[in-house]
Amino acid sequence: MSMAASLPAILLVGCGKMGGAMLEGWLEQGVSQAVVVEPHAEAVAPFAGRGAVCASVDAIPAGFAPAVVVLATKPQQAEAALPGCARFARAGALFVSVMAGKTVAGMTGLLGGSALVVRAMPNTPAAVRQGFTAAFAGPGVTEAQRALADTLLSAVGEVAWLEEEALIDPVTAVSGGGPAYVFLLAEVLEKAAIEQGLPPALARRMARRTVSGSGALLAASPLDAAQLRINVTSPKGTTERALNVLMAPEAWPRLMSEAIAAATARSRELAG
Ligand SMILES: NC(=O)C1=CN([C@@H]2O[C@H](COP(=O)(O)OP(=O)(O)OC[C@H]3O[C@@H](n4cnc5c(N)ncnc54)[C@H](O)[C@@H]3O)[C@@H](O)[C@H]2O)C=CC1
Ligand SMILES: O=C(O)[C@@H]1CCC=N1
Repeated sequence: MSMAASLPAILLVGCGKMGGAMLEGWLEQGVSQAVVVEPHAEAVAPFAGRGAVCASVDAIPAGFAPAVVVLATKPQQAEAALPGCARFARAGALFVSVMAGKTVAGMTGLLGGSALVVRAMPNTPAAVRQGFTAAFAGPGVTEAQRALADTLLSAVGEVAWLEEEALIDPVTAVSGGGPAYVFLLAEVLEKAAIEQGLPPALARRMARRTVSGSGALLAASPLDAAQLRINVTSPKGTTERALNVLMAPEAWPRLMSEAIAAATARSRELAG
């Protein structure tokens, strides 16, 4: 039997880049009941005919009783989106928020004061069930509800549980935004390849496959990333010359530290 049977009935509020990525993963798992609230028709176009879509919370069929409500609007849209979901809190649904910067206390307040909330930070590789999510269970969330959230989040990738809510800020910076840094690597590698005379179409293919193939090797190998890097780097060879540039103290090591610190600070700012 597939894991599909164990996925609970889901209400997804906000089906943009992140909500849509998770929904893609859940649909692939054969989730039996998923209702989506999404005001922008364009955002849900890829899901036409694959699940029930409502333009607002008020349009949700009266009989639908979700076990889990996933909150995936922009943090700035939460004040408009959450109060309409309070009735699901009263009916005992568990809330799983993926919004950056929205604290459990803030969300419980917007949901009428007694909602049980798991705060999670996923990433977009969830769309191909290769995501990474770190999650924090707010006060009152039972072991069974935590297991329910774990089932849902595990359906789209790996899950880690945090014992401290504040850790979600650096998690947001590292794994939440991390795919963007990796895609940037593919972009700049492609550009550099073109600069060295490679035809654009070939440069694009090489850059994409080099990044995705390296990711696959990293996923499959028991070796540390550092050892996999050393395995490419012949003494006095070509890679060594490139790494002398990239690994200079003021280059990638410092830039990445600065970038992650900046994103962590922004996550704290969003929490207000
Ligand atoms: N994009 C990413 O890689 C990640 C995003 N997140 C979080 O996920 C959340 C969504 O981000 P994105 O998907 O990137 O943004 P997005 O803008 O693509 O998606 C938000 C969606 O919510 C919809 N929406 C707005 N008001 C609504 C309402 N009242 N009811 C229902 N839906 C409503 C919008 O139409 C939009 O489609 C954010 O809070 C972000 O912090 C978390 C991890 C990674
Ligand atoms: O950029 C953001 O704010 C969200 C959170 C992590 C990824 N995207």
